[in-house]
Amino acid sequence: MKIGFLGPKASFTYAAAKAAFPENTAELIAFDTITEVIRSYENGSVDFAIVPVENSIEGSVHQSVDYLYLQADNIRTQAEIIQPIKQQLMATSQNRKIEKILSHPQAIAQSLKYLQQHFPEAKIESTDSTAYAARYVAAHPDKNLAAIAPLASATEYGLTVIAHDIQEIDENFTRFWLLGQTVPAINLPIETQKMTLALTLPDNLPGALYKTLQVFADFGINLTKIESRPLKTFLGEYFFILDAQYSDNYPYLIHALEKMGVSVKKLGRYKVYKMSSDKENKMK
Ligand SMILES: O=C(O)C(=O)C[C@]1(C(=O)O)C=C[C@@H](O)C=C1
Repeated sequence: MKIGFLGPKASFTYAAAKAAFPENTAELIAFDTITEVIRSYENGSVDFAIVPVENSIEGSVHQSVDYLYLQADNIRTQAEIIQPIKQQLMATSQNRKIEKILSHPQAIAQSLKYLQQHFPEAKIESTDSTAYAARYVAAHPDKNLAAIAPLASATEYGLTVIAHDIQEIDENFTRFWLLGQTVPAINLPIETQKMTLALTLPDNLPGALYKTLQVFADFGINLTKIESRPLKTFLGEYFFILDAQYSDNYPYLIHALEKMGVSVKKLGRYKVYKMSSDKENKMK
């Protein structure tokens, strides 16, 4: 079984993939960008793909969500994995002068307060993943660089952590979706069961959003998230992503929405699993 993930090894996505598929029979295949991870699944070169979708500090990972709604066809999320996220600042040695800090934009945003306070002069550069940043820093010991990445990246690429847990608040979590055709057996605690829909509302229907949400209320379905994203057509045109608690009324809900002229894309019905933190893992 092949699983595509946002690489390289020791990224947060790698940790989520490992937690879902710890067996040696699972072959984890690294891709450079989130789009490439999803495409690898679309073109059949992997059986499952795992991508980050939302962080509790920084919000949605737009590259994942936009691709799944606007470009992908018929891709379903089969499981969600929630990972506690701790960001570490790492360099080739403890007392290194730091002129530039590299990381994934989500990790930079989660750590921005720390960076502004402690490294106001440093240049900040985005990379495609945290682990890529760590690997790059390790490969350029002659430059005054640091990376923001998971603890596992420091070990993997031989870097020294110079500041621990620099994310804005301690309670920091990222949701990852596992895309696939079948529901895999995952040996992690289950938190809840959810469903995600992406909706485009009919034009010229006054109160369209209100009426759409009324349908959820009528079926007693509890929404857990609603977000609008640009349709990338014209200014002011949006689609909505809605997460809700799973309900057996799901087919009736979709039918009622479609009857109103709402275009519905099903992104998945899935169990939500929770990983334990690095610290909890070490104590086991
Ligand atoms: O760069 C990584 O390590 C990733 O797996 C990506 C990603 C993200 O896109 O949100 C995953 C978790 C963290 O929130 C930061 C970065």
